[in-house]
Amino acid sequence: MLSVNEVEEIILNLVEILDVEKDSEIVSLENIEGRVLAQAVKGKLDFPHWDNSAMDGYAVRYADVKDCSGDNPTTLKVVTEIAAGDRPNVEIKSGQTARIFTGAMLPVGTDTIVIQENTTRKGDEVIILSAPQEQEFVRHKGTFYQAGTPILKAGIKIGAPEIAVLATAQCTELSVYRRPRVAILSTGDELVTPEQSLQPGQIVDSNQYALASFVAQNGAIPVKLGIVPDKPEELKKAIAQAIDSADIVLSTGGVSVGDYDYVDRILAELGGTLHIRSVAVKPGKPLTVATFENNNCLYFGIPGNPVSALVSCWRFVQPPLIKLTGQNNYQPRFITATTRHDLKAGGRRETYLWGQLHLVDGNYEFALAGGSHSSGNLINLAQTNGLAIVPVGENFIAADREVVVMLVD
Ligand SMILES: Nc1nc2c(c(=O)[nH]1)N[C@H]1C(S)=C(S)[C@@H](COP(=O)(O)OP(=O)(O)OC[C@H]3O[C@@H](n4cnc5c(N)ncnc54)[C@H](O)[C@@H]3O)O[C@H]1N2
Ligand code: MOO
Repeated sequence: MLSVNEVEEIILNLVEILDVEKDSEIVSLENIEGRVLAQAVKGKLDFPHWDNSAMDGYAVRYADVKDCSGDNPTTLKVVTEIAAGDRPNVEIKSGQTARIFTGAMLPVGTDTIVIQENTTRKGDEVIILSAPQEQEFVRHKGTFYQAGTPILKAGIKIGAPEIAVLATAQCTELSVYRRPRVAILSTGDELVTPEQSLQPGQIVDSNQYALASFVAQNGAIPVKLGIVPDKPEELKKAIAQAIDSADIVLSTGGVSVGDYDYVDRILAELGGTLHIRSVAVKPGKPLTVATFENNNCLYFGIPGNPVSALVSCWRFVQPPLIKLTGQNNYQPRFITATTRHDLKAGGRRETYLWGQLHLVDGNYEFALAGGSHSSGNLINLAQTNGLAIVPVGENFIAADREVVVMLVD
């Protein structure tokens, strides 16, 4: 059986880097949240756009105030007042100053700001009580970036700080990668939707909903194809349709060795190349990954057990999915934490145990979710933000020892 790392590498190599021309579209600044830039963005103007004050105070000529102190104050005449948004129209001469506010343009003649806390105002005069540094509290034109320089790289996901940068640079139309379409189907005669009344023996299809949420959270478009019964012809039709309509297909169930586990056989009949059939991992051992000669679809046959399904998605689907959104950073993230509880494993498969990471005095601690760690027990998967990993060959990590934890968003 292939190891987790071997499988991860095989899958990532199956995803081609996106083509900027073919795989991009233009969106407005209003609609760019969560999208991935296809092209680097350059600033059109210097930023700041002009020299401005970083503080409320007085704009002065440094030479006028450089020697002043509490014992040797300097008095300047306040000849104008400049608020943010004003365009100053006087030149400040020696012995003069301008009252100025944060963000306002510096008037000609001045080079330094004295904050108002270091002054005393008397009518149209101000007494400077201590010498500032030369050019103190001046934000010079173009110091943050100059016109023409790249301000955001291609391949980054856009969130609040990037939107602030784009808005400031007045970039209102942007080239982003198209969002991959991910078809999701649940296989199994036993499945019913959450709305249907449950008959003895039936199981509620939770995977469809969990996987759709997982896909959307990762910046792709979930296409829910519903429940497909374990009838080879119906399944084949549904899988063929899914492959034709999506960049990635996620089906759950039917990939183990049971009499009704048809997925692998159908994929082969549809001309698929099966790159992976199972992984030495727990949960999530049965995993099928296939590609097709005639289209670019990547197929994941994921185990039906609800915990196995989500853990398989976090570990094996998330990196290629993020890569397919065009992001540069698609590798999973691991940290080392101290486990608060004993961690037990079988030793033959790399074992993922779910729980929560807590930051305590600057160190991460991993708290194992309480209750059964069965791949059918969804309940204690809620609020998981980390998966502790017990490597192959180990079957116990004692409380208070270090453990590698994969971060789950
Ligand atoms: N003899 C063996 N039996 C099993 C093996 C094995 O190696 N030898 N592997 C086990 C492991 S590990 C897993 S994981 C499961 C995976 O099986 P399948 O992917 O074929 O899934 P199903 O048999 O269809 O279902 C398993 C379980 O999950 C429930 N399920 C299925 N789909 C959903 C859904 N959409 N929402 C909620 N729950 C779902 C299903 O009802 C079953 O209870 O196989 C083991 N067996
Ligand atoms: O691999 Mo299965 O997911 O252990 O139950």
